[in-house]
Order: sequence, then C-alpha cells, then structure tokens
Amino acid sequence: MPAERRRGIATVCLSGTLEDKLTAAAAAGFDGVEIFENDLLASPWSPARVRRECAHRGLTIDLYQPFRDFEAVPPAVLARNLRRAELKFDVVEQLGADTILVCSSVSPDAVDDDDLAAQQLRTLAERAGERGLRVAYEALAWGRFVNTYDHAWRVVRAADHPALGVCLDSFHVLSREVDPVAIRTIPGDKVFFVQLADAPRLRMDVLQWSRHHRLFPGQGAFDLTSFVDHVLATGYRGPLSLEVFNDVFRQSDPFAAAVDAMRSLLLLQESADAAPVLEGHAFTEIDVDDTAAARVGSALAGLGFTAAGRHRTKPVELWRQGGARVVLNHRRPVDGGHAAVTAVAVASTDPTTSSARAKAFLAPSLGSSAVAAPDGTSVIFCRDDLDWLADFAPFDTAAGVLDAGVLDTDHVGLTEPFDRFQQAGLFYRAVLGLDLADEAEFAAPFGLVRRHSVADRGHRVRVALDSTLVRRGTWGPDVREPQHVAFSTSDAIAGARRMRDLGAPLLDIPDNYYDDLDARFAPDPDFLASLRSLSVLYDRDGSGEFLHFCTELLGDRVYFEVVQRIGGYQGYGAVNAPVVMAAHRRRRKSAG
Ligand SMILES: O=C(O)c1ccc(O)c(O)c1
Ligand SMILES: [Mg+2]
Repeated sequence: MPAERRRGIATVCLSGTLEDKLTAAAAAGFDGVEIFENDLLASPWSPARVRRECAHRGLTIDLYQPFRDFEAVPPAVLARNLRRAELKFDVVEQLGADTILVCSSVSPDAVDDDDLAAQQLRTLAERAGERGLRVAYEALAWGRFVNTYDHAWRVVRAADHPALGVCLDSFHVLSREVDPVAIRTIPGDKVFFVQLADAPRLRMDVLQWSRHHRLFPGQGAFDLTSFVDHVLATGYRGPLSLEVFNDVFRQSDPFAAAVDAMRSLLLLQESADAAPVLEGHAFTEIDVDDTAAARVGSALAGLGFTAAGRHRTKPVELWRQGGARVVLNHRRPVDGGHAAVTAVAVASTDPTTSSARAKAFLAPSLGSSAVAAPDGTSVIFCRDDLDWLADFAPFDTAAGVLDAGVLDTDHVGLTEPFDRFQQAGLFYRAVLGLDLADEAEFAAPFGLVRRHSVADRGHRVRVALDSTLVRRGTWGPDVREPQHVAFSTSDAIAGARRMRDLGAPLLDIPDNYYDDLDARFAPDPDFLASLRSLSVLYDRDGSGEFLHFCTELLGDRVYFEVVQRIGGYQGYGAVNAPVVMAAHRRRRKSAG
C-alpha cells in the first residue's frame, strides 16, 4: 500500500468537544477528518469557522455525515427530504468539503422499491452535482431494505449519476454474511469513501454491536487487511478513514485515543518488512520498597534463583536462574510492602531497528532503547549478548548456586485498566511485532476478567494482558490488579517439590479443584496425587498439556509463577486463574 495514502478519522471516534477532537486528530498526525453531524450541532463554531480551524491544524474535511432516511419515499416526503438535503449541502459547502454521506434508510416512510430508491438518489445527486458536491451512499447493516454493500452498489449503479457513489464501511460489510470479495467488481471511481472499523465477534443485534462495540483495526476479529485489499483493488484513491463508535473510547483522553487510532492504521498499512526477531525475555524489572524487597528476594531464593550482582550505579539487584532474570529496583521511597512490575526487557536481534519501529508506531520514548507502554510499563530492547550485564558487579556466588530447574522467563502477566485494554494489546502488537496468541474470558472472584495474550511467532516473548470492567472492588480495597512473572521449567512436579524444600512461599490450592480435575480429565491417580499434594494446577487442550503453580502475593500485587508446557500448549491456564485469585485473596485475609 503506498505510504502517501491519506489517513482520516471521524470525529465520532474521539471524546470531547469538536475543538478537542480536531486538536487530538491533528496531533496524532491525521490528514483529514469526517465531521459527524452531532459534533457540529453542539459546536459554537460556524461551519466556515470549522473549516478554518481544520485548515490551521493541517486537516482537510473529507466527509460530512450522516444524512439519514432519504430514499424510496412517497412524493410529499421526497419534497421535504430534498429541502433538508439542500440545507445540508449548504453546510458541506461552508465546511469546504465535497462529499456527504447518505445512509440507507431505516424510515417507516420508505418502501421496498429499488427503482424508486435509485430514481430519488439520482435526483439528489443531480442537486449535489450542480454544486460540485458528491453523495456517498452507505448501506447500514440494519437498513430497512438496503443493508448490504452489494445492494447499495446495485442501487447506485441503477441511478447512474456521476455525483453518486458508494461509501464502503468495513463494519457494515463484515458484520453481514455477504462475501466482501465482490467489492473488487465496483469501479474505483464509484467508491466515494471508505470507512474502517473492526469489532469483536459478538452475537447480538447488529445496531447495538455497531454503536457500542466497534474497535480500531486490529483490535477485533474482522479481517481488515483483506477488506482494504479489496477496496484498493477497485482503484479507490481516497482516504482510509476510521469510524469507530465505542463506549469506552468516547470517554477516553482523545489524545491517547487518536494515537491509538493512528497506530492501528499504521499497523494495517505496514509493509512486509517485519519486526526484528525477538529472542526472548532478557529480564523483568520489579520496583520494590524495603519490606517488599525482603519478601520478593526470599521468594526468588526459594524458587532457586541466585542473587547474582548489584548495579554499579543504581540500587538495583540482579537475580538469575537458567535464562531467567529478575531485576529488583529499590527505588520505591515509601515503605508499605509495595512491589510492581515496571519494565519488560526483550532480547532483540536488532535493538536499533526495534527502537526505530517503536518510534514509527508512536511509542513514547524513554531514552535510546526504551519506550513507554500505555500502562506506564517500560519496554526495553536489548541484545542477547547481554552487554548490559556488565553494569552489574557480580556477587561472590562461590558458596554455591541453587537451582530448581527454572529454564527461562515464559511470560509476563500485566493487568490493564479497562479503558486502556484495547490500546495496550495494540501497542504490544505494533511496537514489538507480536501477534494476538490467545483470548480468554473467565469469571474471577472480583470480576469478569478478559485476557488477551500476545506473543512473537517463536513464542519466546509472551505478555498476558488482563482487564476487568471496574478497576478494583471498592468493598475489598486490598484487592489490587495483580501482575506476575512466569518462569518455564521442564518438570513442574519436581520443581514444586524442590522449591517447597527451599522454602518458596507457594500458594495452596483447595481439594475441590483436584476433585474436579479428576472428574474432567480422569488423570492417572498417582499423577493427580502429586498435583494435589504440591498444589500444582493442570490444564489440557487439543495440542498439549500445561502444569503450573504460583507463589503467594509478594507485596500488594506481584507474584511469581512456574509453568511447564507439554506439546503445543500455547495458553496460560486461564481456566485455573479464578482458583489462583481466590487463593491469593484467602491468604491476604488470613495475613491481614
Ligand atoms: O450508527 C449509525 O447510525 C451510523 C451513522 C453513520 C455511519 O457512517 C455509520 O456507519 C453508522
Ligand atoms: Mg459508516
């Protein structure tokens, strides 16, 4: 896709007043906007002023929308609709735009008559054409008679007027069963406008789905890449414009949302040159205060980690076992048992290119090799040759290095605020070049958790992102959004036994869980007995098995996990997460 393709955004995507929206769209680098009628109606600016304000910000106005319920009506209604249209054409002219969007009718006045619809749209196009304006006809997925793109195209073709074309909105196209491939048969000069939106697969009324749940491209389940491919195959030369109705985005900071929107378009337009290969998690950094430092340190020792060195200039300690590394940063000034994952460092074959890619995807820079994720976590790119280890003065480990079979870091689990969940997923995918690897939804004790896990193709870097609707239960203020670092092992049972011997604070899992495992999987009785006695959790899917166990919470939100993947299991044991969360809560209550 040529890089010079213009990028647009509908004002309806963003929160705030028209002024807020335009400023945010411009700041994120959009070329143009669709002015959504309600935003204009609520604005104190005249259409001519809106035109000037857009021009100042370097934005063109590419579309005015929507104009509703026009076509296939009795003559008296047509006369009223044409008057209404002429007044809106005045607005479009004053805005300096050339195209108005007309959505297929939902009106009870309309009749099921394509010839009449075509004839009346032709009349509308004649009026528009006289003023040098164009009408883009869009099939709403819930339109009364016209509700598929191919039907809208048949009507437009029958109307046969140069000032009438179609608007292709990916939501309306992809939410219906009709195969989008026939888009390719529409001549490019009859495609007047293209709107892009993604959406999760939901079984619900299509109007509600569209008005509340649209997402930016790449955040949902639609194949936007193929859609754009079809659209461009027509020869369409206009902008790719985002039109996303979303309850959460409507309330989000418009500057952040506009950046998220732009990032989604950049990812959609990404050319073939892929992100540098990632070789794994280099280290995970945890900020600790003094109390938490003692707990986290003794937990790491219990898991078989060794304190390997101290940073030469910062209050930072390095712990390692196998290829797994945890860095404890004693930078939290106030004591109170707080610990938090603050940085995820990945080993890249080419950290310079990784950083450049992050910058190209609008990641805020934190210096030469680090960027900030939407939740504030630092993402650091380093080399696998571990040059950075030279910053650490090694401790004397001659006395002996413990080992409990940890091989590497398997994944990092972060909890995202609900209103940044989609943004976070897109960020990790765009910036690190990861793919959505797993999606899960589970009912935990303190809310329904959504989990999106992202991973590189080689599954060497994995991040699991959880989110709940409300940030935390106000009735249980000790319940904080958990974070965890998971380490891989090739023998979870042996590992759990060894770590218990070493004094790791491992979480006890109730008997009910094992009785249910027995019922579901009919495991070998000795194996089940081992799982039960060591509080190791188990899951299985079509491709493999998963054994895992967790520590207690160390501080107010961080815990460690040890996982064993057998066969091709790529999940995260989401089915067991509610049991872990309940066990963490139980421990906290008994501790408190
Ligand atoms: O939800 C709507 O009514 C609506 C309006 C205009 C659009 O372009 C659209 O896709 C949906
Ligand atoms: Mg639309």
